[in-house]
Amino acid sequence: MAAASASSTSLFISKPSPSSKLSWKNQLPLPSALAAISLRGCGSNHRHSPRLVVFAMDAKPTVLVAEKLGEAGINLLKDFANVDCSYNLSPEELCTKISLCDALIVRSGTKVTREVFESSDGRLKVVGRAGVGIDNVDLAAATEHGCLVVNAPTANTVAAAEHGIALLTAMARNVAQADASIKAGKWQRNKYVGVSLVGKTLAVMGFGKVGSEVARRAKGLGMHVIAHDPYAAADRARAVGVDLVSFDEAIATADFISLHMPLTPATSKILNDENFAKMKKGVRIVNVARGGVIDEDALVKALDAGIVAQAALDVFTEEPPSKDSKLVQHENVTVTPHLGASTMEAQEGVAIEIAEAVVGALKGELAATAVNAPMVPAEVLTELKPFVVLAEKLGRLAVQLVAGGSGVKNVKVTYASSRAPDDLDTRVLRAMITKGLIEPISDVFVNLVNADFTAKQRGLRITEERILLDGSPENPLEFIQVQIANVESKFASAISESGEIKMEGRVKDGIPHLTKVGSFEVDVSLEGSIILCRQVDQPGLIGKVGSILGEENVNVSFMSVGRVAPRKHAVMAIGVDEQPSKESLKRIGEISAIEEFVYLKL
Ligand SMILES: NC(=O)C1=CN([C@@H]2O[C@H](COP(=O)(O)OP(=O)(O)OC[C@H]3O[C@@H](n4cnc5c(N)ncnc54)[C@H](O)[C@@H]3O)[C@@H](O)[C@H]2O)C=CC1
Ligand SMILES: O=C(O)C(=O)COP(=O)(O)O
Repeated sequence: MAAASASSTSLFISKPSPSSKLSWKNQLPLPSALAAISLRGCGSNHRHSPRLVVFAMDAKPTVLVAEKLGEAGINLLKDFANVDCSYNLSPEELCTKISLCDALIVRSGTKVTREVFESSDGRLKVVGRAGVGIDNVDLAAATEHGCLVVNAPTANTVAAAEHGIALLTAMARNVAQADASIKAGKWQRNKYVGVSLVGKTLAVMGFGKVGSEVARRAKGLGMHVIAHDPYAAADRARAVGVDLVSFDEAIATADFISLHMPLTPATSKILNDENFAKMKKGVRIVNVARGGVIDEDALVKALDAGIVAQAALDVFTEEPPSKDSKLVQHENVTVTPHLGASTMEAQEGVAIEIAEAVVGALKGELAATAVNAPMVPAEVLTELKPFVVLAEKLGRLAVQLVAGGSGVKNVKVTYASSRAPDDLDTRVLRAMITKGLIEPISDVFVNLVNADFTAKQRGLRITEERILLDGSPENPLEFIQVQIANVESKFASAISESGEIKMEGRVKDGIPHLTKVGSFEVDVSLEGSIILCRQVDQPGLIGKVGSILGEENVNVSFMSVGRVAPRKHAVMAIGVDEQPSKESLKRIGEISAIEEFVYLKL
């Protein structure tokens, strides 16, 4: 045993099915919860990822498609679900319909507000955003309601980049204005003299998927391209011949600025009075990202003052913008009605991408594009599967040992492994422990998506510690330990020397086992339920307990005694397949050598 390090990560949990038939209503089935753990960049392969749990369904789920979606996507959805295509719903109509839907698919035109999640009354399990930007979905509300949000982040990248370039070139050569003029019967060759792009500096703000494609195309037009993106890797930019620069340098040196960052609190109105004042006089601006990244009133002022010579905008703070919007009507502004993603090819791709993601999430497959859940590769999840079960059961057992009235606030989880911490992703395990801890003491609906929020809301603090063991890293984990601090236990023997309730488990031949209770070593497979007894170690006791259970046909699956020394105190762990009656439990408690006992449901 060499090193231990503490960390805490965010995670999510799910509620188990009450029976083998998992209901669509009121809870996200375990596989759907696991679907929240996703594979970044696995593309369509995620359809073939191993399924974690196969479950039966009573009825087809219902998917509400609230905005126009490509035919191919609709057909994919129809193979699996009842599909309700209802476009142009008012917010009230959406709220009414949503309580009958398991999934909702939108584009940028529908606001998926907190009211939508509240109105769904727990039925809505997945929101699919058929595109990139999820600024129209209240992610916090989705997470709080345990609703997975998935998007389609790749299929419209090229379309958006091409539209950015279309706006850039059209703006530089006054294409839209000249077109309108000629259609109005004029022939104004001198009025519409443009500017050249070659040799000019383009600042790409946001060097992500769209931004980098715009940069590559602009290089092809002979432009000098710089980019600002606080999170982008400089070598990725250099590979396309682009220098990453600071925000101020980008806006101060650019002849053209093209916006490609998401709308977030940090980017909201990032182009404002103060920043327009730093720009080169005569700068030209393209926005195919989100209207909200520009302070539109400030842009009008900058246009009027000649700081900004022209702007080409595909997106607006309010969509559609009002008819008399000064910005839209400005003669130096070219506008399109949020057409960035609107090519035949992109819409076909987006529809398939989102339909696969939504169906996959509803089925319980791994979601490739989960927005509000942790990302864990499928192979990692497959490997961790028995430990996932162990983790949840340890949490369930530990919390049931807490005496009434002691609030559970601090839980420490220890993972002992020969793998380096970087090689062991414990987020799912922590999620499952959290699930186990919260479920038996709560009636709130928790799943992988909202567990973190739920734990936080309940003031439950979970810290993680890794113990690095010597040995072969083939097995991902040796043991998991769950300790609950500052509580009293209804089974005093579960309290370790250091004063916490302690449960430790291992996976043996793929089956989770409880291997330590407090300071007592036991070995019982975690398959039915468990009776823990502390007794004075003596001959014949195991037989006595066994025969009480046998009399009412309760099958003992496992029995193990952990003792400090022969004929001293011992803890007996008995695995039972059926729930013993109260009468049998009472009789066990009455055996004179038994000092305390507890029945724990798994
Ligand atoms: N007009 C349209 O129809 C379409 C618009 N979009 C929008 O384009 C934007 C970019 O999309 P993608 O490239 O696919 O997303 P992406 O996530 O691949 O790229 C966004 C980039 O912005 C960067 N970023 C974040 N905060 C930043 C900041 N403060 N300053 C500079 N960069 C920052 C990120 O690091 C990331 O590299 C999104 O807002 C998206 O909604 C995307 C597709 C179509
Ligand atoms: O994907 C995006 O972020 C877009 O802005 C595209 O929006 P749309 O799906 O065309 O309403």
